[in-house]
Amino acid sequence: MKCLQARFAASNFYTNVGPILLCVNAYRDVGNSLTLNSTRSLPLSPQLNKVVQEAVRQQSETGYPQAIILSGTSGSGKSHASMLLLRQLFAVAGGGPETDAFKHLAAAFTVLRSLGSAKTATNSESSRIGQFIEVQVTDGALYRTKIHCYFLDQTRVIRPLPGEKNYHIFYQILAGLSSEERAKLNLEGCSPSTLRYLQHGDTRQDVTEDSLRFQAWKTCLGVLGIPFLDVVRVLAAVLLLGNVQFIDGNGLEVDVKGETELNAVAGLLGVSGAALFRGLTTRTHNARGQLVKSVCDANMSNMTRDCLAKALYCRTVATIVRRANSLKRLGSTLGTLSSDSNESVHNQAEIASQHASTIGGGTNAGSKSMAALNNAVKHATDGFIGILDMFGFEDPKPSQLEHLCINLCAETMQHFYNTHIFKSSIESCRDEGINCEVEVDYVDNVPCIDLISSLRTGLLSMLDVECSIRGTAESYVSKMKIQHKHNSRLFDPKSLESRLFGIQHFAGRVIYDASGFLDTNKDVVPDDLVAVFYKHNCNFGFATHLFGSELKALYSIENVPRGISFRISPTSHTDLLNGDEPVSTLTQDFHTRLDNLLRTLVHARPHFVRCIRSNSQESSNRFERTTVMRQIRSLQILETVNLMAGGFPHRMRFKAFNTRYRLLAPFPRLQRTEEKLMEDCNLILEHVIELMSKEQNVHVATNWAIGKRHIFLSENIRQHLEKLRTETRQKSAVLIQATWRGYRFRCRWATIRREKELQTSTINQSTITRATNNGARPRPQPIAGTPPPDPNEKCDNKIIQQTCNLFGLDLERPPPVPPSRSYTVAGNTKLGYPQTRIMKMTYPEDGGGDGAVLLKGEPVLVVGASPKRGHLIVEHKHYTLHVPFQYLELKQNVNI
Ligand SMILES: Nc1ncnc2c1ncn2[C@@H]1O[C@H](COP(=O)(O)OP(=O)(O)OP(=O)(O)O)[C@@H](O)[C@H]1O
Repeated sequence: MKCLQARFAASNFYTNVGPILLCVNAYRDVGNSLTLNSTRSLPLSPQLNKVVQEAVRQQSETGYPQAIILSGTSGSGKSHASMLLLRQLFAVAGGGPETDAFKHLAAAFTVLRSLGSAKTATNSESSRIGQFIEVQVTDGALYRTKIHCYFLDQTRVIRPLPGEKNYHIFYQILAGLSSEERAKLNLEGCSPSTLRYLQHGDTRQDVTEDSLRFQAWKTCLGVLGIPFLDVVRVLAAVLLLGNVQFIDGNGLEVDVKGETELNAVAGLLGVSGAALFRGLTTRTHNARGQLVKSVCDANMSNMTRDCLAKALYCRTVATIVRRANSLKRLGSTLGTLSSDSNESVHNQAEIASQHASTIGGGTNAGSKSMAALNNAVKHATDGFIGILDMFGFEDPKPSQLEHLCINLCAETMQHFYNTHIFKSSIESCRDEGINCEVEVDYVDNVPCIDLISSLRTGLLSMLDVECSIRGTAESYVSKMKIQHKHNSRLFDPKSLESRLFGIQHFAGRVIYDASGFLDTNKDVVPDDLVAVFYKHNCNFGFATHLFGSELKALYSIENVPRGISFRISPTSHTDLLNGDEPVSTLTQDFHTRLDNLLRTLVHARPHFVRCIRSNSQESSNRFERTTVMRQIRSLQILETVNLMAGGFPHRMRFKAFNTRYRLLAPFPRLQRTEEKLMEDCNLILEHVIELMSKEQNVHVATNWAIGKRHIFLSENIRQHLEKLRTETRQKSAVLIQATWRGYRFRCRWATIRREKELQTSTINQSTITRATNNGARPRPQPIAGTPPPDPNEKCDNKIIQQTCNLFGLDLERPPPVPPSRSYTVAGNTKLGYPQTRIMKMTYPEDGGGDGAVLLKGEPVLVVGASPKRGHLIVEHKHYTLHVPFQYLELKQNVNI
């Protein structure tokens, strides 16, 4: 804590605990819109840069997927850091911010940020959408990107909690549309305060900012190729639905307050007012095969209205995400922006997924199908670098079902960290008989995860049961209290309100109000309402598209509507259980998706970034000790420091250790055989320690231990090993380059002399040019230091292997190398052969013995592509040469 505070005062907001990075949010630029574009002007810290460099390095060295996992409470700066990391990832592997891929991704984030952020009690820019950004990198270059979104906060689209500004997009629409556009959408006269969904007022300054953000949002929709008007019509309908209210009338039917708005909503959604009214206020029931229609009361109709608003909102978000993921990148050589199907890895996994309350935890799935599933996930995610920015721990009052899911997600991420950092290192030390001086006493949060999500008795499973028997919030809470009466993680808030219960989470105690749990969990919309959007009744294609798979399932049989319900949120399946209930609930879906995410993560090498908010008021540069202390405790930072300082947090197989560090030992003393691996490891370490003791006079003898299968390293020795390795490699590289360049230069000496002679003939010309250039000398040519490729080499074996892995091809029979093209492409034009080109450099550089030499600056005739990769055929003075294309420059209007 003292260390963090001192660093904070010195404007050092990033601190490393071994390989784990702590970021303290200093709120230096509150109001930052947290989009990928907005980070372009921000400086990137060297520490964040190192995380990216390390992930890219490990990915390219091992081919193993990497995951940068951001965690911390709400408002700690996860989304901010994730955008900076992503920008840096593009700079390292993706060609930088001027590429099409970056622009598309930046547009997607601008659109999603507007749709998915809201002001909560703890964060004015809280992300209500969890994100896992998957960037596939092949050979150190970005190949494709994909955003996986986790959206579960539908309830608050229509019902903000006290102190919340609802989803920012609604404000932006109202502030950004011109009055003409508003009139067209029937939003004229609406202001945030007149719309029920936007009760929590804003200030004038917000309005200006909202309007600017709206323009950015609109432009970015265009970049993604999403029709602006389609989306805005749906969102305007959601807004207007907020002013529609059903009240019990005198007759059979309910009365409507805000009929004009209801008709406007119908108009925007392309259906008739009467059809929408009927869809919202009538229900079809199936009474033993007999279809009966009934009129809903006001309460039920209002609930259906809310369901419609939620369904429209989250289905629009899902459509935009799908669209952003299926964009092709035009005119770029780097590949496509996830050009394949919309089915994500997570969806593939969903098919067979079962609940697993903890990582690798017991599921009862057949081990064979599990292995197949894990393999499928592994292959599909090979080689990615992922950035995970999920929901942070929250404690709003009152806390609802969505917050229980959000906190389950935070618990799961905490458990992932515990398992990876503490549990696995302590257990492997024990298994391999290593005695560690430091006891790391971390808090395991498995009991809390089990309480919420264990298969039969977990709170979520009990909620599903309660939903299926049509129970009540009171009966649910009383059953859970009986079932878990000895569980110290569940506590009774001792309130008169029987629908409250409390959970002791890793980051604090939260009291939940179960009043809306059952309805939120069922998450259903009746078929009477869905049928309204069938293409024969609805002339707005986008609205029909939002309910596309439900309508297809509904109209595959006659008798529509027939008293069934569908899920409000888009799911990967529209199947129905018992003929009329969706097969899953909101929490089941979320839990399954979380499990699948974990399965992806356990195959990846994690890099942890732990975010900490510096104060609870979002004030700039204020370090609040109690707020920071609470987070240090819950994130178990002290335990991490202990482990890094005195334990063995790193372990490596003997072979891997040898391969990586054998360059540090005296070469002749290494045995270099499989049987003597352990001896070699010892030798390397002893030699390194000897070096270190000589250099720095430090005692590091206890910093490593040899186990049965692994070598265990402290953080201290790992850092030293890495430092020495980098230094040795650098020195060796310089030596190799110097020797090679010397040799090449000596070989080229004869040619250089001839070049000089050629230059003498144009010496007068150059003197004139130099004079007009104010004496500036021409730039010296770089020395070509790379040896020419082996003439027999057709295609690099590594490339063949990677291509086969990527596309699942048979390595025994790799695809044929594509034939050379009969043309070249310059700008956007195809140029056929023969072509005239100018020699950029002399070829061959060493003079070529007795054969032909093409001198720098000479025009030559290129007659076609050479069968030798990367070469062109040049005919020059009766000679035919195969010249690497980089020696030749394309010039138009040159005569030989
Ligand atoms: N390093 C930073 N420097 C300056 N401002 C920051 C930094 N990190 C975050 N902020 C600001 O703090 C606010 C909260 O950050 P952010 O939304 O990233 O938190 P979060 O952890 O993602 O929260 P949630 O889980 O609620 O989405 C933002 O307005 C952001 O601009």
